Amino acid sequence: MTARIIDGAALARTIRTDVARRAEALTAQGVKPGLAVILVGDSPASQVYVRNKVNACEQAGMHSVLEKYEAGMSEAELLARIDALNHDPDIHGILVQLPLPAHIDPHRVIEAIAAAKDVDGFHISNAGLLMTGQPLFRPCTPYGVMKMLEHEGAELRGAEAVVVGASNIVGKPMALLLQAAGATVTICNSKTRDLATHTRRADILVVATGRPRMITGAQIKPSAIVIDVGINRLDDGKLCGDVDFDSAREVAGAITPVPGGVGPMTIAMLLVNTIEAAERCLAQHSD
Ligand SMILES: Nc1nc(=O)c2c([nH]1)NC[C@@H]1CN(c3ccc(C(=O)N[C@@H](CCC(=O)O)C(=O)O)cc3)C=[N+]21
Repeated sequence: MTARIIDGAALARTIRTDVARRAEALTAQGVKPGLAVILVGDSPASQVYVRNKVNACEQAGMHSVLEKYEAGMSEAELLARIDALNHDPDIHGILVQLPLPAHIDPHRVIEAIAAAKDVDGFHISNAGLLMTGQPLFRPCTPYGVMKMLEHEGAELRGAEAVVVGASNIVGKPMALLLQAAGATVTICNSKTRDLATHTRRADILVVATGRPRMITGAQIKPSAIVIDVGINRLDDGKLCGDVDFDSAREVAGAITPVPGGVGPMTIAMLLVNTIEAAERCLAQHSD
C-alpha cells in the first residue's frame, strides 16, 4: 500500500483564507493585525523565509514590517529595536528570525520580546504556560502539525506518538501538544540507542532532526502517520526532509511531503498567532 500524501500547502491555504476573514473583521473594528519580522545577517535561506512570511501577511490583509540588519549589529541594538516594537501599538506580533549571529545570545533576545507579542511561542513564559496546560501562543511548527493531524482525523487519545528531535522550537513543544491530546509520547534524539525500536512502535511519528533522509521505511510502523519537519537543501539545490520519502511512503499510512508539507503550515500558524494577538489586544481595549 502506498501512503496518502498529507497536503500541507492546501490546508495552509484554507487556514490563510480564514485568517484573511478574521483580519478583515479586526480591521473593521479599528485594529489591523500587524507582524514585525527582524532578520539579522543575510543567510540566503533566511531571506527567502522572512520574505514568505511578510508576503503571507500582505495577502491576508495584515500589516507587516520587515527589519533587516547587518550581521554585525550588536546585541544591545537588537534589544533596543525589540523594546521599540514592544511599545508599538500597530504591532501585535514580533518574530526574530533564528538562528542569530554567534555574538548575540538568542535566549536574551527571545526573553526581551513582550510575551503577549511572542507569536513564535518561544518566550520562557509561553513555554511555561504551554507546559502547564494554559497555552497562550503555541509554537507555529508543532501547532501546524497538530492541525494536520486533526485534518487527517488521527485518533491521538491512547496513540503511541514518537518525536525524534528535542529542540525548544519543535521537538519539546510538539511532545507537549501530543501529550495534551492524550497520546503516549516518547521523545528521542539522534543519540537514542536502537532508535528503530522506538520509531517502529509509533502510530504517529514526527521527525525533526535536521538530518537529511535519516528515517527510512524500515523504521516505520505499517500504516503510521509520518510527519516530516525537516527542510534540507541538497547539493543539487533540491529540498528533502529528514524522512526518506520514497521508502517511507511504501510503509506509512499517511505522510507529509517536503516541500509542501509542514513548511507552509508553519507560516499559516504564524498568521493565526498574530491574529490571536490582535484579537486579544482588541478585547483588552474594549473592556
Ligand atoms: N523565529 C523563527 N521562527 C520560525 O518559524 C523560523 C525561524 N525563526 N527560523 C527558520 C525556521 C524555518 N522556517 C520555515 C518556515 C516555512 C518554510 C516553508 O514554507 N517551506 C516551503 C519551501 C520553501 C523553500 O522553497 O525553501 C515548504 O516546505 O514547502 C520553511 C521554513 C521557519 N523558521
